[in-house]
This record gives sequence, C-alpha cells and structure tokens, in this order.
Amino acid sequence: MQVLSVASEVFPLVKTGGLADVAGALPGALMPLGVRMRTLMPGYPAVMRTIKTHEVVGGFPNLFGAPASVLAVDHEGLDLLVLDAPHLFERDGGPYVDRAGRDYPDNFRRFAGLSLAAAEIAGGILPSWTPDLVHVHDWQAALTPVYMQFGPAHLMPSVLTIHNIAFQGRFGPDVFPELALPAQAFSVDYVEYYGDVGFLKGGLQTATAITTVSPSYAQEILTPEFGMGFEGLLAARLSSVSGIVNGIDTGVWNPQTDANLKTAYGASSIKKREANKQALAARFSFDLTPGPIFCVVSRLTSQKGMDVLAEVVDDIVENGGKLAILGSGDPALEAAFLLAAARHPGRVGIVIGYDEPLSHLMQAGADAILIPSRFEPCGLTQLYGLRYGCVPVVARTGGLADTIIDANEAALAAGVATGFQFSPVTADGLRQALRRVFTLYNDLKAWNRMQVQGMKSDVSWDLSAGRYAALYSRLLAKG
Ligand SMILES: Nc1ncnc2c1ncn2[C@@H]1O[C@H](COP(=O)(O)OP(=O)(O)O[C@H]2O[C@H](CO)[C@@H](O)[C@H](O)[C@H]2O)[C@@H](O)[C@H]1O
Repeated sequence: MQVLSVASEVFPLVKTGGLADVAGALPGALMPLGVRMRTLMPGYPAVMRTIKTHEVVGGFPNLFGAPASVLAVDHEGLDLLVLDAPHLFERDGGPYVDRAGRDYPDNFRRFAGLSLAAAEIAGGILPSWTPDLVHVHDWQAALTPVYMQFGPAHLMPSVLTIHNIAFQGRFGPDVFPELALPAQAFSVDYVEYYGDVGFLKGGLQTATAITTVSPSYAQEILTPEFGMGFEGLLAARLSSVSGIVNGIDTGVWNPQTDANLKTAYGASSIKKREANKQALAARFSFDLTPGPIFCVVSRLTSQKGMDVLAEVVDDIVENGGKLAILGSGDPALEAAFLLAAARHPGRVGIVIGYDEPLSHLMQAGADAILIPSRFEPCGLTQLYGLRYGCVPVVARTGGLADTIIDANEAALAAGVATGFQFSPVTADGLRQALRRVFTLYNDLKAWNRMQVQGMKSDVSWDLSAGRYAALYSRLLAKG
C-alpha cells in the first residue's frame, strides 16, 4: 500500500512540537506492515541545508506565484518529498512565525501551496509515483482533501489527523479568491466557517476519515468544552471519527543507548539514573539536598496548565522538592518562572528555549515529570517519562488519561501503577497530587517498582501503527 503523508514539520528535520515526532516516526512503524509512507513537507531553509542529495521528481510551473519543484530525498531512513518553493518557504524565522514571533502574513498561501501540491501528487502529477491514499496532519495540510475533491483524485480516500484542534487555520474571507478553489468551495460544506475561511474546517468536512491522537480526546472534542467550535461538525461525522493513541520512536528515546545522557541505564539498572540526576542538578545549579527533582518540558502556555504550576512552585520547594523547567512561550509565564527561580536559588531553575538534548537528560535525571494540561490530545512527554523511569504526574484528560495508570490503592496493590493522575486542573488539584507523589517517593521500594512498571509499558508505535494500517485498509476496501 502506498500512502502520501503531508505534514508541516517532520523530526529530525524540523520540529516545533509533537506533530514532528509523530510525522517522523509513523512511516518507519508502518513499513513492516506493508505500508510505504512517503512524506511531503515544505522545503524550509533548515531542510534545504540538511538534505544532501535529491532527485527532482516533479514540479509546478506556478504554485501560488512562482515555480516549485518536488524533490525526492532519503534522509535517515525517511522517504521524503520536499516541496522546494522558495517564494513560500524560504524565510529566516521559524516554520510559522517570523523572528519576532509573528505569524507570517501569507501563511494561508504557504500552506495552501503545500496542500495543493499534495492533492496534485495524489492526482498523479509525479510520473514515477502515485499514492493509494493520502494522510494529512493538522490545519497546515488540511486543505489537501478539499483540493482533492475538485481534482482528479476525488475518489481517493483521505485521512485527516487532528493533533490539536485549537489550531484551526482560520483566515478572513478575502483570502478565498487566492486559494484557486471553485466558488462553490466557499460554502458550509467546504471551507466557509462563520464567514471566514477555515483550513481545518474544510479538511474536517471533506476527509474520508478523521482521526485524533487518543481515544479520550476523540470523545472530548465532541463536547463544547473541548471541540472549540467543531463539536457539531464532528458529531455529524461521528462514524468517521476515531482516536489512535501516539507511540514514540523507541530508537530515538532509549535510555540504554541515548548519547545525551551522562549514564545509560535500563529497567534492571535503574540505580544508574542517579548519575543523570546529578548531571541534571549540576546543569540547573541545584543544591545537594535530598528530595525529588520534578521536571517540565513544555510550551509554557495555559493549554499546558503552566499558570497552575506557577501557583504551586513554592509548595514544591517547601516540601523538599526541586523544579527544573525547559520551555518557552507566554512571556508572562516565562517571567513568573524566572521570578520563582530567583526566589528559590538552588531549588528552582528554568532554561528558556528549545533544547532537544537537554530534554533527554531531563527525562533521564528527574524523578517525575509534571504535565498539568487543561487539554491534551495525546501528549508525548509522559510517554518519554515512562520509557525513562521519570514518573509522569498528569492531568486526567485526553491522551494523558489514556496512557498513565494512576497510583491509586488498587493499582499499587496490583503492581500496575505507572504515574499519578489528577483533576480538576487547579492549584489545589495539583497540590493534592503532589502530596501523593511525596508520600510515595519516600517509600523507595514502591517508587522504584512504579518506575520499572512504567519502563516496561509498551509505548512503541507497534499497536497504533497497526490501527492506522487497518484504517487505511478499510478505507481502500470501501473505495
Ligand atoms: N523547550 C523544549 N525543548 C526541547 N523539546 C521540547 C521543548 N518543548 C517541548 N519539547 C518537545 O516537543 C514535543 C511536544 O510534544 P507534546 O505531545 O507536548 O505536543 P504538542 O503540544 O507540541 O503537540 C500536539 O501534537 C502532539 C502529537 O500528536 C500531541 O501529543 C499533543 O497532545 C498535541 O498538543 C515533545 O517531543 C517534547 O519533548
């Protein structure tokens, strides 16, 4: 089976969040199942600099204003189709925002370009390859099934995966004439969204199947609280909506081989984590008092519950804990954590920025990872935490609820607990969870048992890749 995946970021070439991890890992997981997945992604400068050799396999004389080519690239086992369109993607900021953090004003054109190119590839524009099915991710690729509907690929099945319904790709109606869609597409059945143009909206209307990244989030987005305006549309398409939980790349995230760690370790040599804890403590200039180190690796936003965490920093320190934060985001939250670090030297530290190697050391050295998200489609950092024996303390929502077994009495007695869940996402809710964490941490044997139980959990892509492959097969059989 030949599948075209379409994503605006792919690890290890370009990553701003979890989407890149998923887009980068899924093709390898599908390969043993007989699915060849090629991934179309934008040729951002970082991508063009990294790829060494390529073959031009197709092109567009005029893709929204200038010519563009499709390059076939084999990069670290990934089978990529890179859309080389300098007028759309050659920018000196990030994939979506300029250096000052502002959205590029032509994002609608940039990602319409990605989507139109994908639809044309589905329609057979590459002489050497045509997919059987298209799988697109998030709003940046969500116009693909809309373009497909109006072109030669209108009978080809498509899957749209929602990684975060909060990001919708909504633009004013004035952009519509620039999208090269027929007039009828500006209607409620396609991209029209309360008078605006909605990229995700169009994809949700037209994709053959809609998935999101956990079964719980698939349920939650049917409600007004989590659906962010799409609950009605999704309810109308209920039989096409499902949740498939993310896995992680267990090759990239393997504490036995991870070059970013001070010391490698496994479930049977968990005592060796201590050297990583010391390295982490040194990195954050922590003092040498005993007690748990909590870590956070996250965008610093209210989605991630970081305002709630900011309220309990003092409690963590009063109870003998330390807190190491890696992230960036909302300036007010960055400032709050910088103040907390100044208030508690040796106990609280923050690295503002994006640091992939440090994120590995944090999972290997911290005792627990805090994820107090208000909503979380899946979450990956709790899965990395499980794999690294860094006990996840998570809000009971979305994929966090689906992947962590709470350390309640029954789960502890049965030896199956892997972390802590709490709700509601309030300072008191988190404080209560932290009390349970401190109690268990003081029982070293019970704590180690829980770490090992987490490390033994299957967080690989094996099961979920099988679910995607089964979904593709069902859609093709129907076609
Ligand atoms: N400062 C930093 N330095 C280094 N690494 C950092 C970092 N900040 C974050 N990261 C890394 O970025 C990734 C973030 O993953 P999340 O699952 O939290 O996803 P995110 O909210 O971006 O994406 C959305 O998509 C993913 C994928 O489907 C869903 O899991 C999630 O729920 C949804 O919100 C992780 O790999 C994490 O380690």
